[in-house]
Amino acid sequence: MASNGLLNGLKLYGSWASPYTHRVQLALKLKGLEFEYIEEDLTNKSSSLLLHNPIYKKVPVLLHGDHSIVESVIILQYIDETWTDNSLLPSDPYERALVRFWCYFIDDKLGTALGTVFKSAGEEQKLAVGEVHENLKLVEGELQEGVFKGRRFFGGEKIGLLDIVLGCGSYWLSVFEKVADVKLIDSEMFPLFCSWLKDFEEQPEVKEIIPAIDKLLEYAHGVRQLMLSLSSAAGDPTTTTTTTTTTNNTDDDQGSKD
Ligand SMILES: N[C@@H](CCC(=O)N[C@@H](CS)C(=O)NCC(=O)O)C(=O)O
Repeated sequence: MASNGLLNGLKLYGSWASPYTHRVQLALKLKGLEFEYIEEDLTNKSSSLLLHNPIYKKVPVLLHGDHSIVESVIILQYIDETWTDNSLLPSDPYERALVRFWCYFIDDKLGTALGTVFKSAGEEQKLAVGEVHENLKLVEGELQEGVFKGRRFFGGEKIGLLDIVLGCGSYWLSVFEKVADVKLIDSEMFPLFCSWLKDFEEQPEVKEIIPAIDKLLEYAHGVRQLMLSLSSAAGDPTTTTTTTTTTNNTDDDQGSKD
């Protein structure tokens, strides 16, 4: 996307590996909106980020003229309501409600369980893997039986808001599988979800936004090692016992990649 914020007065504060940032980048791209992108160092947040998102202090933040808008799903809705061409939300109020419900579910349930898989080991991780499966089963059920049944995307023939929210994050499933040495997705378990994800990832606008998997793997590997060593230093017995195993597994993965 062009780095010229003049046209729409749009600036986006983001982080290159952040799926929440990718959501906003994708929505802006699908709407054909130009914006200025500002990469944040999340280990040393800028005073501008803290000024514009003083409560959560997170990316993404969208600036539109004098307004700062925070929280990715709220930003997506703001974009859709402000630039109404290529609508991301369905026109039917009930379908809009369903889209909003599943967006909430993705962050509240699926994202939370996935986060636990990433930062834990042993029994806690096993339980979190089970939760990810349960949540993916619900998404699969929705594709099989729900109002979205038979559609190419949740948005119909084109990517909609729910596709953006679920899709910008689902590529982490395969990254976490490698880094945390777990099995999260399987085309036999979740055939409709897997074919939806493949189609989503093949869209040219999506390809331009998702970083290279190798880069994500390297980044996620480093973050996981740091998280495990911090919890082991804090004396978490579950993580301490299993850190060695996990480290060995991921070292093996690294070895096989070389
Ligand atoms: N619910 C937020 C989540 C945003 C979020 O977690 N952003 C992360 C990057 S992926 C962040 O800024 N982390 C910095 C921190 O937690 O200090 C949204 O949807 O925008």
